[in-house]
Amino acid sequence: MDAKFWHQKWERNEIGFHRSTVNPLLINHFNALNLAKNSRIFLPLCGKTLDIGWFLANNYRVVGVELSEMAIRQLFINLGIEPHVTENQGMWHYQAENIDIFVGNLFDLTAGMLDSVDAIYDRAALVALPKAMRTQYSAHLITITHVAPQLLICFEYDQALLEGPPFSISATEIKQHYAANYELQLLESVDVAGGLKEICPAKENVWLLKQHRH
Ligand SMILES: C[S@@+](CC[C@H](N)C(=O)[O-])C[C@H]1O[C@@H](n2cnc3c(N)ncnc32)[C@H](O)[C@@H]1O
Repeated sequence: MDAKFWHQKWERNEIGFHRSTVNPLLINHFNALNLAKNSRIFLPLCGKTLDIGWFLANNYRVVGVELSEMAIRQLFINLGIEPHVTENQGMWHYQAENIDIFVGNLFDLTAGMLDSVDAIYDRAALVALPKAMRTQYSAHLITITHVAPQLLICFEYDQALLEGPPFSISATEIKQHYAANYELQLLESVDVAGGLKEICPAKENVWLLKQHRH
């Protein structure tokens, strides 16, 4: 899944991952992070998700990163916000009140560019990446956010039945990526109605990742 793959998806409007409503799992479980209003939430691989509008409407600040500039233009149109666009270390930085979106590769985003975040919301980010990249992704996320707590939503299904993305992520794999830095709690596991891509029985798992107490 290189950059070209995702740019083509956006250009061809093959964006089955994009939900037409705010994710109910976000609404039901975001409180588990126990964050104060005005907290800054990082959405890696954010696309044009409506969840961003939900965060803003609920008085949180948002920072995202996304490869596709087409997606981010659509995001701001949908939000009805006119962004101020600048260049920052080779990435376009779309900015408005309470929102910063970097257009570029997550792996080029530094802790300095990201600035401080209070939590990570990973919906369809970890699952979007092939196995080798997921190890790199989780390590990079930990580094640039200084182990910010996470709400992580993952699919789990028989990978032999369907090619990713989205990929299946087992509890064992989540532990491999995150157990050294976080306490992991499975908040909910729900059946994907009608199956994943309408063919494959799958679960959608909601994980809470909190820093170990020292
Ligand atoms: C499966 S979609 C999920 C989008 C969004 N989180 C949502 O829930 O609708 C994955 C997104 O990640 C973007 N993407 C993939 N690899 C990326 C990378 N290395 N850096 C930044 N964005 C990336 C793709 O363009 C795509 O929009």
